[in-house]
Amino acid sequence: MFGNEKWQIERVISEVELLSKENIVFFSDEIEKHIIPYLKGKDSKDLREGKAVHVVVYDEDTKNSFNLKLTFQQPFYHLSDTTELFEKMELTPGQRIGFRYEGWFATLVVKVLKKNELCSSDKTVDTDDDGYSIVLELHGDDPLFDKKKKLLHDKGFGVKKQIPLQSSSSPDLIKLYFGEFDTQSGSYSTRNELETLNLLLSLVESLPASQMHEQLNVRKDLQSAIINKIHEFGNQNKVDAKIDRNYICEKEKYLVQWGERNGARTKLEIAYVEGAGRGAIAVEDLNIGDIALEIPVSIIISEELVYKSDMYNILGKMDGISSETMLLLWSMKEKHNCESKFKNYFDTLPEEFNTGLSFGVHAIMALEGTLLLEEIMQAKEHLRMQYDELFPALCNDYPDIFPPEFYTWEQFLWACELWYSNSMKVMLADGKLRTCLIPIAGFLNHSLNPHIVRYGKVDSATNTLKFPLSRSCSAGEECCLSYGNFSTSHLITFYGFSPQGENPYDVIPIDIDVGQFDCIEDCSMSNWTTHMVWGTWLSNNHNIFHYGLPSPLLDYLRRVRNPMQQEKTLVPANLEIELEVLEDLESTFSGMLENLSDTLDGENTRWDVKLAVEFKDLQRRIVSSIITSCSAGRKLVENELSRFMSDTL
Ligand SMILES: C[S@@+](CC[C@H](N)C(=O)[O-])C[C@H]1O[C@@H](n2cnc3c(N)ncnc32)[C@H](O)[C@@H]1O
Repeated sequence: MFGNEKWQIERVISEVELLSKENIVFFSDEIEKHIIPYLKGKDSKDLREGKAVHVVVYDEDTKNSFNLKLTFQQPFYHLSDTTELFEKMELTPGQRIGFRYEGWFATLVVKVLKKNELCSSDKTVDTDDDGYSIVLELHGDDPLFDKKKKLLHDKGFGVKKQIPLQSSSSPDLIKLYFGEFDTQSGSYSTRNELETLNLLLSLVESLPASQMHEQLNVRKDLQSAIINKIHEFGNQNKVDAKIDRNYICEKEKYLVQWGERNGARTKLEIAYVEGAGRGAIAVEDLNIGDIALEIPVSIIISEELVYKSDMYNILGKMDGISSETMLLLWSMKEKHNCESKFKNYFDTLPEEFNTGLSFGVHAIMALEGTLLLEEIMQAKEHLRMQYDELFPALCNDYPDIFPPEFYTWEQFLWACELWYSNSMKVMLADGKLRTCLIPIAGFLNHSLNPHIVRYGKVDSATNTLKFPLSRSCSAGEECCLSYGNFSTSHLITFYGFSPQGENPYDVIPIDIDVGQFDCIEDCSMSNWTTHMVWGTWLSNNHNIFHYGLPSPLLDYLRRVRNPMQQEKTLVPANLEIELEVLEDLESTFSGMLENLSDTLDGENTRWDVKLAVEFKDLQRRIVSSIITSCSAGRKLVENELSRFMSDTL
């Protein structure tokens, strides 16, 4: 029954894998009897710190004992205290535990590798056995397998990493697997954490009932541990929105009533939120899993509407026109149609969207020296080209279908802003992903600490799109979505706002021209390479060789100077290289800071100038933090060097 073959669980159940009842070993009495009591008796600090836990598992059939070592790392990366979860998860050999890092997904497999190393002792702890390993594996079913494989390869990893467990020197698994990414980001995305915890919660809830587990309340305890963690997260990152009750949302109310007549259900009311326009406020306390909003497919604006319209006879015959562009053109005309089914929806849309695409000349000038300037100019140029390809030709050829007064450049830009800032990607019943406008849901604002993260797939049983809560929302609180993992520059360009709080997606890209260094002749590197740097306050390692800066960048610059350098040891030759690298980075970023000069127009209160100034301040803050870290790093290195000198004297 506890045969070791059964320990090798190969079947992939889901992203985060808890073994199901079919993989019976997970629930085996033997594991309950031998591992869990041991783990429960363990000092929680030991587990948290990622030390290996050595247990002996006894097999009643063969009367043999297996030495087993488990290394407790933080599989839900960045969660500060997973011990509680772990104790209740009953880790078993063969169990896979998924963990996420910024959209990455890896699986940690607890595996017994040497079955022949049986020992007859009945002791419960063995610290000397080296026969077991933990295997980290990128799963073959992963839709992004090839991309992740390449990325791993670039970082010097394979898709599978077997890590022998050795007592005191057991390696830090997370660092081994994600070392390159881990170094700088002490910060994390609340959205990703929330999504992972919710995924875990749904998996725990879907575990088949087991009498033994019910008795032990294991499932219940695990559920409440996860829920507590979710609450903790929500509270840590809370940003209170101010709601202006004086603003009467009449049209919005009509839209909600129209939606409800058509089958929509909502636990949200629309109100004016300071700094964010309209927003959706919870009318009652909402808990994790509650559906805040449910929209029937019949009131979703999707490409089907174009196919039914007279425009399709013309647009359908055009080469290379996307369904998104057709829908955009459809919406430009439909908003003027008094008989439109969606009149209530169009009535609630603002006259101006105020995204980066509408920045005026002062705001553009204020962005000088930033990449946002380029992003906005490029996006606008692209739209202008698209417009010129379609108009005035369509209006000239088919004035009845495309009345020229509806298809001016200004109206085209308005529609682009509408679609960029209000559309959502939805998987409809046919399984295809479509860009849609969703009445009522379009009032949900974005947050870096959102309540709703899992949405976008039509429930085929009800033919509705549901917005369930991933963390609770109290009555009267604004209920927010995550629009996605976007940088502030993207949010300004396409949505017209800069989010409150620390956005972990804000990076400064730097292009390095290897040619500027004295690279040795056979240097195999290409001439240009791009790296991303975060604000160094997000990093938790400011020690020598790290400095709060990204390791891939530092390693690259080291390799350019000395392709043979392998070890980061405190020897003068390495320290000299460290100094050079830091000096170069400091001078690169100091140049960048000079270009990000103070914005002249302090008096200007136009929305776009304010946003541009805010963005530039953010850029300056990031660049300054990098310069400060380089300079602090240089001091660290110089101290080491002078210690070396005085030792050798
Ligand atoms: C889908 S709509 C949300 C409803 C919108 N507030 C309204 O009044 O129509 C997206 C727009 O809302 C605003 N918005 C969303 N989240 C925001 C936030 N966190 N801060 C400020 N504005 C936000 C931006 O103008 C964005 O383009």
